[in-house]
Amino acid sequence: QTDLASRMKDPGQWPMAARDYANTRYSELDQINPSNASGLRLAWTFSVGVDRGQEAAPLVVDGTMYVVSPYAGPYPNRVFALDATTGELKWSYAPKPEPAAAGVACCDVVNRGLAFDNGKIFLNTLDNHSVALDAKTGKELWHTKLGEINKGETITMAPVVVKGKVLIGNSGGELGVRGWVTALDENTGAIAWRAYATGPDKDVLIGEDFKPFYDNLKGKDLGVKTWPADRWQVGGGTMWGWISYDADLNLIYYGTANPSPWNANQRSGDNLWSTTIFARDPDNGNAKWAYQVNPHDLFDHDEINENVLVDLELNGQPRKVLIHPGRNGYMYVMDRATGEVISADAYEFVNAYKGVDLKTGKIIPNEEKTPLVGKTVEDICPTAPGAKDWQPSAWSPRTKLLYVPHQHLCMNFKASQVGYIAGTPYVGADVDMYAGPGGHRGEFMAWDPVARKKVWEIHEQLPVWSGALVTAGDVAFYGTMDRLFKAVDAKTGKLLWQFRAGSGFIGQPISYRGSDGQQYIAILSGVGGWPGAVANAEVDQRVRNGALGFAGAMQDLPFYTAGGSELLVFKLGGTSNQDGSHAPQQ
Ligand SMILES: O=C(O)c1cc(C(=O)O)c2c(n1)C(=O)C(=O)c1cc(C(=O)O)[nH]c1-2
Ligand SMILES: [Ca+2]
Repeated sequence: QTDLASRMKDPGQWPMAARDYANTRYSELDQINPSNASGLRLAWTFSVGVDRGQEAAPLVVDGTMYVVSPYAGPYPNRVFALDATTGELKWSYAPKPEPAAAGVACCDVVNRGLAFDNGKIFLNTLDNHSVALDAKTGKELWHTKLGEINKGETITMAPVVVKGKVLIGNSGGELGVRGWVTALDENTGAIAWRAYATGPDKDVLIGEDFKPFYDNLKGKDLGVKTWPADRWQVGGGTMWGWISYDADLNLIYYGTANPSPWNANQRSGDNLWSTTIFARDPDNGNAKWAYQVNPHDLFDHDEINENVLVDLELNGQPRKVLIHPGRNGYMYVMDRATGEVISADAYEFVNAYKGVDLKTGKIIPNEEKTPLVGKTVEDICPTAPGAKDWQPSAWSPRTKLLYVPHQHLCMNFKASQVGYIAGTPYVGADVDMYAGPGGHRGEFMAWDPVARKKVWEIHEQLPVWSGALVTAGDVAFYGTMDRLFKAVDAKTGKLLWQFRAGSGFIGQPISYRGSDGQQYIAILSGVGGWPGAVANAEVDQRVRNGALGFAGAMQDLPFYTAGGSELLVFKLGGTSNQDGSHAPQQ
């Protein structure tokens, strides 16, 4: 049992961004419940010193909270260790930056969080370094360079540690970066294996026992032959999302991003293995199975979204499944041992596709919505950021519901021919987005994967771009881009409490137990990321160009992102004094 696994077993801690390997974001703490949640008040706050998109999940390990700032300001990607109960600063660490990285990031200079194992904190920097720190002192133990900024490569995802290996993926699908996932030895930083998404299958590390569940994926060198000559080299399929792990099956799960460029006319074929869910052996990287969600993707439908591992009873049979809320608008329930699609149902308004054929596993395109070069195709739903982007869902084993923050947008899409120049946008599309049917732009919903339907939904005026949290007190938490952090009844969706912050929320809420025995809730506020990039005047023009079309989606709204980034920590009754040692007793 690793250090990390023992911390996962303690309900008072939050030792990885998704809390556990199944990626549930479920806290067993139950002090806060629907009858007392209205009593939540600030316990303490902290500024990471950078007013840009705050997407990081704080970690809480052995009473210490670890947070990381976006890649901007004098100390980009700075790591802070704070007393989780009082907010007192223990140490901070500032990596040596390569400032050019900010210019190539597609979707703001975000970082989704740190990782922990065996007394170490692991940091990914936007400029492609993986760094290990001593969790007690902040001293740097090793660092390894993993990618090239001048090729447009960056890293924004939170690393995940499995069996002593730090797993990391790259970003840059909007710049023609060839996607990979890399495993590093947690003690030395040495590269143990690297699996590319596109290109020769030997590089993809297709194992001896690789069995594509569906016939249409059988064959040799698919990562090459499903592309026009050599285009796989600039073909995207990056991995900037979530990794889950099933210890019994010894498999990790993750999805790859869009093929490059967005203009699908320039890349005939299925473009394997972009937009693909992979199951791999964490020891050597060999693929056990792979399922391409969107063959020959037309709309930038990256499928890096979370794969939540749950055991369900389906038609009287116990099944080990993964639930993947697809960017394409379908909720996939898959057998995680074989890659079989058990069900795939639209959870949003979808007209870009006609459904998923469960016999072949293939999505059915809607010819009427196929983008054309030089001509605008109107009213395509969902949009390029999809029915849901990276913002992670939460699963409650009590309610057996998945709590999903997501978008409700449609778009007009015009494709155009684009040339590849290393380190510059390689997109070839003009996108104009607007509110979906009904006029709202975001939703927070509860989904029942057995009944295959929505149980309740809450409409929000802006896309819901924060992560979700659900607790054993049957309270679900999420934040909105118009600055509200909300607690709702997990069974009914009824609003229990809300807090108006200085900036909006695209961060990930967490819960832990303080040294005073109380349940705490923490989240970073501060809008940026792709949606915020448009509205944030500080953001580089190239980023704005890459942040296609959100200006339309946000038009005429009281949408304001400058300033106000803050780590907010709440508990029942709060703390009248910033020094927790003088906190009033409950
Ligand atoms: O293909 C890629 O490599 C890539 C990377 C990222 C990123 O690293 O933030 C985003 C996207 N794509 C993307 O398509 C997207 O919608 C997106 C939103 C955000 C964000 O932080 O809000 N990042 C990204
Ligand atoms: Ca992308």
